[in-house]
Amino acid sequence: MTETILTLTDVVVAFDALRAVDGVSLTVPRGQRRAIIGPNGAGKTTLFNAITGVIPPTDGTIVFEGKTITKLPPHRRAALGISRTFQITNLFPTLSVQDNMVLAVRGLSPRKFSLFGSPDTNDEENARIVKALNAAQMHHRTDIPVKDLSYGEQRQLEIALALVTEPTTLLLDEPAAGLSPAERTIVADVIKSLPRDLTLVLIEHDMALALGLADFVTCLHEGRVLVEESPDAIRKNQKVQEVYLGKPRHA
Ligand SMILES: Nc1ncnc2c1ncn2[C@@H]1O[C@H](COP(=O)(O)OP(=O)(O)OP(=O)(O)O)[C@@H](O)[C@H]1O
Repeated sequence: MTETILTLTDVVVAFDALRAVDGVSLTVPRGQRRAIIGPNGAGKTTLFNAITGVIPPTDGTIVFEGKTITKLPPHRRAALGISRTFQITNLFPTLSVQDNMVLAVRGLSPRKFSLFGSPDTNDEENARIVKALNAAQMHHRTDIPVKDLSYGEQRQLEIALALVTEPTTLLLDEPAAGLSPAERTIVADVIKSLPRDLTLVLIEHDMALALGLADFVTCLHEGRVLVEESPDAIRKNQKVQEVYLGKPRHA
């Protein structure tokens, strides 16, 4: 019944002899909230980079919205409806929240941005900015310079920036990394409140947070899919607990 939006088939990403992603296949239905979890070094970030186009896979295929995107650069994937947040903040610290949004809505890079350029945005751009700031619960902070935002608010702004292109699929790269417990709660609430028709793929080291946000979970271990099941089943899964706790292997 549910249509597939993203399919990975036998994806391999090798760094010389190391297969950081070692034959991963997964299918994400449209509108699903998928968490990708796994212990340190499991291959989560590398898999994420393969999906976003930062690192082309060594082998395998990635299909999005029926199109093979395996070798497409990130901006071509963005044009098809994939947007992402970054683990390392990617904001202009001295500019206001609104000005950061204006740059994002125009798809400008720092080099192209001119302080002397026209600051005017058209109605359609303004509407997208307002919608994205509302979704990220940052609409009350538009005039504040980014450097005066809390770290949690900066993560919220990252989400707003990713939403302004009106993606169908949002990839969240450790959205709560480095946040205080109070900030994590707010960011988790923002993510929970996103439109249900937006497909989410979330990489998160914190299992409790990931399981609270996801409909379905893929656990990676040593570059492979260890298990894929519901958050409830993952919580009880012995194999998942063992890889997280680093249970010593028996000879
Ligand atoms: N550019 C690279 N060159 C060489 N090896 C790499 C590179 N990027 C990642 N690796 C290796 O690939 C493996 C998977 O790393 P990756 O960062 O994808 O794991 P992860 O699950 O995201 O881990 P973490 O939770 O610690 O971020 C690790 O052994 C890592 O050292």
